[in-house]
Amino acid sequence: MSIDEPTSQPRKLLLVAACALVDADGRVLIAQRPEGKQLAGMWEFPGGKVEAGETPEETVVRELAEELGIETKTACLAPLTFASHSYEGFNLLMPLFVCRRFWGTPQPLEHQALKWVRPNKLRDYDMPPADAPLIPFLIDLL
Ligand SMILES: Nc1nc2c([nH]c(=O)n2[C@H]2C[C@H](O)[C@@H](COP(=O)(O)OP(=O)(O)OP(=O)(O)O)O2)c(=O)[nH]1
Repeated sequence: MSIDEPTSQPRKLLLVAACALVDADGRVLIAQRPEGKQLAGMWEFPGGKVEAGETPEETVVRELAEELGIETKTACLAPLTFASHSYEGFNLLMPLFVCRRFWGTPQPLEHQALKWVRPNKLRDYDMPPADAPLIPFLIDLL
């Protein structure tokens, strides 16, 4: 095998934009993925796939409205870090934004449950493997 030869089939790159909503106490919102979906029952940061023509910030604003029923603006999103993880069948690239300014009370419109969690407690929750490297950035920030 030459050094240039790929070791596996090329996989699709999936761009997902996610957001750590932060409350006045410095807690972060996590949401439990619905039954029947990939990674069901795991706790994730709200967000979703970036659709054609959208910026990642626009995706977050749209997903927060759809998933949680809250309103925010792209100017209220600050980039924090990103996840890059190989799942079976695709590579996930997921920018993580932080949002402290939003209108409304988050409701679990598409998730099983929501929880406000201190960043140093996030490791107590079963999160997708891509998310583990994000936690230290939230601990440092908050
Ligand atoms: N929103 C979000 N997705 C995450 C996180 N960590 C992580 O690995 N993912 C993965 C799970 C999914 O493969 C993908 C998010 O896609 P999605 O939520 O829009 O789509 P889905 O799997 O619910 O499926 P679909 O029905 O919308 O197609 O990113 C996270 O913290 N937040």
